Amino acid sequence: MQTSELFSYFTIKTVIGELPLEIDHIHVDSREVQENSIFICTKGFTVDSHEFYHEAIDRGATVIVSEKALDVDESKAAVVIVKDTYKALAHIANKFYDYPSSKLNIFGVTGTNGKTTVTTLIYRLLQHVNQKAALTGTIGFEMNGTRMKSENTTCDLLTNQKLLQETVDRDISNMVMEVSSHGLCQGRLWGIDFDVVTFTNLSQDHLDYHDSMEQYGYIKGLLFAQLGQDLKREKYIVLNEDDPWFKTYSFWSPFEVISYGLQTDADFTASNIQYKSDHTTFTLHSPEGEYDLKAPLLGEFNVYNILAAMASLFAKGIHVSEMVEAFIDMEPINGRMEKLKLDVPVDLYVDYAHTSDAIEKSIQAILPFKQKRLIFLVGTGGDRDPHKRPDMGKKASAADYVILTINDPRTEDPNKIVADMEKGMLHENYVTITERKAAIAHAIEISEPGDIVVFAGKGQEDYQVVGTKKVPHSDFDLAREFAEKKYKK
Ligand SMILES: CC(=O)N[C@H]1[C@@H](OP(=O)(O)OP(=O)(O)OC[C@H]2O[C@@H](n3ccc(=O)[nH]c3=O)[C@H](O)[C@@H]2O)O[C@H](CO)[C@@H](O)[C@@H]1O[C@H](C)C(=O)N[C@@H](C)C(=O)N[C@H](CCC(=O)O)C(=O)O
Ligand SMILES: Nc1ncnc2c1ncn2[C@@H]1O[C@H](COP(=O)(O)OP(=O)(O)OP(=O)(O)O)[C@@H](O)[C@H]1O
Repeated sequence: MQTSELFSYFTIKTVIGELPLEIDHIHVDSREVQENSIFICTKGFTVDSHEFYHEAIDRGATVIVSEKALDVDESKAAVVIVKDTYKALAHIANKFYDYPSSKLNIFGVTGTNGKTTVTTLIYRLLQHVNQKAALTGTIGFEMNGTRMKSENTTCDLLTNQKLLQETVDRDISNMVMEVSSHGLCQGRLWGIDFDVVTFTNLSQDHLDYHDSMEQYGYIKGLLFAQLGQDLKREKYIVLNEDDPWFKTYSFWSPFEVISYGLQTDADFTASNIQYKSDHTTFTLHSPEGEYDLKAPLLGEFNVYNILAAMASLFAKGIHVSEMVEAFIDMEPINGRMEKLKLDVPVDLYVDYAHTSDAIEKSIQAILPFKQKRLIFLVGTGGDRDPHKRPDMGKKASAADYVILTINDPRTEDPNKIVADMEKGMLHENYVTITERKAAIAHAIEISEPGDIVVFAGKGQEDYQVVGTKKVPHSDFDLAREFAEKKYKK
């Protein structure tokens, strides 16, 4: 691509030195710069990468995009000064990759809880109807069955554009994206032309980052506003009609709303719900009629997730009957109320609940088939939103016995983290154990045949962040190891 074309959008800019005719790469991280690239300096929360332009040039950057004049040898690199390098990044990246999102069906899913589940369901349902799809989110990036890890739920702007282009290059027509409030707030989705955007729910989380629940809700709503105003396009909004934000979000975009819910007469709803220990059945009511549905997902919250996923695909013309079939052989969602396949006299589940609402929903999912005790192990992360911790303890109190522990201690004092959760406990039947492995061992040790144990907070993750380092850790492996030791002597 002609380098000058990449800058054609900007009316106000200063070019110092001579732009190379062509460039081969774009980078925002000086440590990754390759030969003949543009390096775009941005101000992050931790560093301002205007400090790293020398390193970028040493590695082969031939153009530096900056918000200020830099001391650069013109024979090595040109400098383009713009008012806002992050906006420049959005335009340059979209143009460089030739606006990949306009060539794809893009599904975006946002909300406090349920994003991974709903995006995974959309992805799997698309595959069931033989449509190629890619998926990005907390569990990484998945395409044609290959998975790569990612640092964030919603990747940075440049990575998103690269992933979209790769999706186009591989002749995949659908991209399903988990959209976090941080991603929206930091413009990581700028330039992405969504086709269907879906909202799960909003409850307390991330108040260390957002000033208030109201601000958090408005930030989430940016996704709906991001659908644009071009009414020649077919775009849809899928909303949870039972959530208090339903009306607000409905009004934020001129595109049609497809609703789902259990408490109102939504477009997609369910009745006669039966909750079992490894599946759920219900009668689905949809614009295409009624169907009996059986899915290997547990709890009412997953009925919401199933309705959300089906409504999102219905928006794109996929028939409800085809989707209903797909649930019959579906695998559970990894680490989301996933029952361990283990021949022991206790039922063990690994879940990813790490907000108070998710903890409440996770416990509610177990109650319909609980015969003896529910032992609930729950943790929260260090250096993140301490405001939510007492309410997490409060909601966990609905279990018979609670083990308060830590998901990722990071750099915070472990005793402080569990003490914050302990403040909310409503009964005395609990213990605090800061080391997660010891907490898991304790849960198994005190369990008795017929009990149910839920390990909440880490889901499928295979590490813990201790200090600033990732150390190997798996709730699945530890629960299995301790349970086999105790029950298979
Ligand atoms: C607070 C926050 O959101 N931080 C995000 C932010 O980091 P940052 O601003 O600190 O980045 P920085 O280190 O200052 O770097 C600024 C720029 O300098 C560049 N750099 C840096 C060092 C260097 O030597 N050379 C260089 O060029 C970097 O590549 C970057 O372009 O930009 C990074 C790149 O996009 C993100 O990875 C990072 O997410 C951090 C890891 C994070 O933990 N974020 C959480 C809060 C988050 O975003 N979570 C949501 C999910 C929430 C949920 O629903 O659970 C998510 O979408 O992941
Ligand atoms: N619709 C829902 N309503 C409330 N809680 C839910 C819902 N769906 C899932 N959960 C709970 O939240 C946990 C995380 O689910 P999931 O990973 O799908 O959400 P998420 O929004 O992707 O979370 P994150 O962004 O932190 O990855 C689940 O393990 C479950 O306990």
